[in-house]
Amino acid sequence: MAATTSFTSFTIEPHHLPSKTSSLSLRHLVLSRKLFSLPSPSLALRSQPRFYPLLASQPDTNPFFDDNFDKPREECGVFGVIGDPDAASLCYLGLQKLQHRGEEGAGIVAADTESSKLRSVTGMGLVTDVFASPESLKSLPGTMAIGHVRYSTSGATASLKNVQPFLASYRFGQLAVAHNGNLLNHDKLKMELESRGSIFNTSSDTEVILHLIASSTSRPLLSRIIETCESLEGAYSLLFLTANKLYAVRDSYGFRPLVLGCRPNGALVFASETCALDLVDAKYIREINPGEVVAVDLADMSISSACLMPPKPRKACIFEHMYFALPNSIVFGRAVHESRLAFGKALAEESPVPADVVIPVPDSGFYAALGFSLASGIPFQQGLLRSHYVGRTFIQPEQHIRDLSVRLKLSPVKGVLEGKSVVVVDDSIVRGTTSSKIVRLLRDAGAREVHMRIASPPVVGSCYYGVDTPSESELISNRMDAAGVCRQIGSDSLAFLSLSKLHDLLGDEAPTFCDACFSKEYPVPPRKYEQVELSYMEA
Ligand SMILES: O=P(O)(O)OC[C@H]1O[C@H](OP(=O)(O)OP(=O)(O)O)[C@H](O)[C@@H]1O
Ligand SMILES: NC(=O)CC[C@H](N)C(=O)O
Ligand code: SF4
Ligand SMILES: [Mg+2]
Repeated sequence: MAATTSFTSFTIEPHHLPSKTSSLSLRHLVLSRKLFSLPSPSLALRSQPRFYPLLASQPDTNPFFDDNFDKPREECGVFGVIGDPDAASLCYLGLQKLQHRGEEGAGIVAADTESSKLRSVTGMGLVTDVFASPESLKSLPGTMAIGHVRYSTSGATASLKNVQPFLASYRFGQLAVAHNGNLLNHDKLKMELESRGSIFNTSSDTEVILHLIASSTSRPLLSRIIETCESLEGAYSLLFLTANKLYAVRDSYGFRPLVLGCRPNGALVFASETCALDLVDAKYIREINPGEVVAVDLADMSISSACLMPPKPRKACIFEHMYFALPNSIVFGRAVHESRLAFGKALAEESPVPADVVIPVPDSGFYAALGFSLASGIPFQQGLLRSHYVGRTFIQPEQHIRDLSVRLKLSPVKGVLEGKSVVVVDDSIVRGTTSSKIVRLLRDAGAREVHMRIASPPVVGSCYYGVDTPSESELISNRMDAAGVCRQIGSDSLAFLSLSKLHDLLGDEAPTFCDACFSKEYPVPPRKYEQVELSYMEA
């Protein structure tokens, strides 16, 4: 397909403008040359919304996991392609590259332009498990697709119903959504929607988005998406798919990443991280800006861009740079490996220790350890081997499974460690599971001294924006200071990167990052469960 997309000047075609707008105005629509010559959208009275059950019922794989057992968990990854005959296969590859962002479930929805039908394959587990049969990808024809890898933050973990993308049918056709983030006001929105007749099929926060869009009286879909997103609180990087368009949205704080790339054939690709663009030969174009809504029309590959109101100060998740993202990704305009190298160097300057060798805790501690070694002059060696058949421990739902995973995952290299004073560098301590096991492993392998260095400040606050740090009582640094953590994990010394040093490293950009899990300064205050007063609720 020929590339008709221009990235320097976006156009908004007349059909992208709201024909009937109840709560939206032209201020939402930006970057259009034609904008000022178009007639103002007329204001329409808000009619009584109609509600429809949205999701086809899917059986839960494990009936034991009732939604009442819900616990908030962690991250997710999204990937989308428009304008490529291999859309679903590219999605499959892109999702595999984003697998580190979610291991609980995965799915793809593809739009078959011939039949104007959206089709879905979702399943529990890793991307390769869900799409193990070659038939599964064959069942997803079309030139557009969106995909998702999940760690739950809201809704049951082991529930197939909660695996995204969600695909809904409503009065304007089919609509699919994939969400990375966490909605703080979804309980309230859900209660309001239910009181007006909505029937929810999942326990996921993401489902409210579909119901809000379905009940909106705005036209066209772009306006319904904008109206809906403006009523959401919290973190969301979203991809929407219809039979002829793909939409990408990022919340106004820009908590979670979302980038745009272009393949040599002109196909556009959206992904949580640039590493997934690289894999499918898509050239990185730019981030979706915080508060931006991008719409791509398959018919001519034209792009429109709008912005959510009111604008907010950017609060990008700094933890993406420490742990979540792959080091070869560019996230929030910064190379992740460079950030980690800088954190490690700063840590060596702040908390030096004489030692024989610096070793990383693989995988995510690698670049910070390299930085520590470069700044300290202490040789860098691989003292721990990682088994790649074991997933990320931080994202395993149960504590006892996390414990076993650490031992299975990391094996010491005795020759590097025996009789040595060792500096072990990791990116973070959350619950303390990994560090205490590692200290024991290293001592058992003959290390004379074990000095733990952590390339992030102590994690003291829960995250409400899409990451699994559910209760403060589970965070070891919330219960004790560094000396206490050091005693608990059994190391000879322990030091964290200080928050002030982190701010120094981020420079002028420091206020544009969320660091609430280190500072407890929450950009959007966490809500307690709200009792919603609804005048039209039945007595
Ligand atoms: O204090 P804890 O609760 O143990 O959590 C912190 C650990 O978890 C993460 O590693 P993980 O094994 O999840 O992934 P990685 O292999 O990408 O480093 C992180 O890098 C720390 O090593
Ligand atoms: N970690 C995430 O981004 C999860 C997305 C969504 N809140 C869910 O629980 O499925
Ligand atoms: S609280 Fe921490 S993990 Fe959550 S968005 Fe902020 S920086 Fe990221
Ligand atoms: Mg780790």
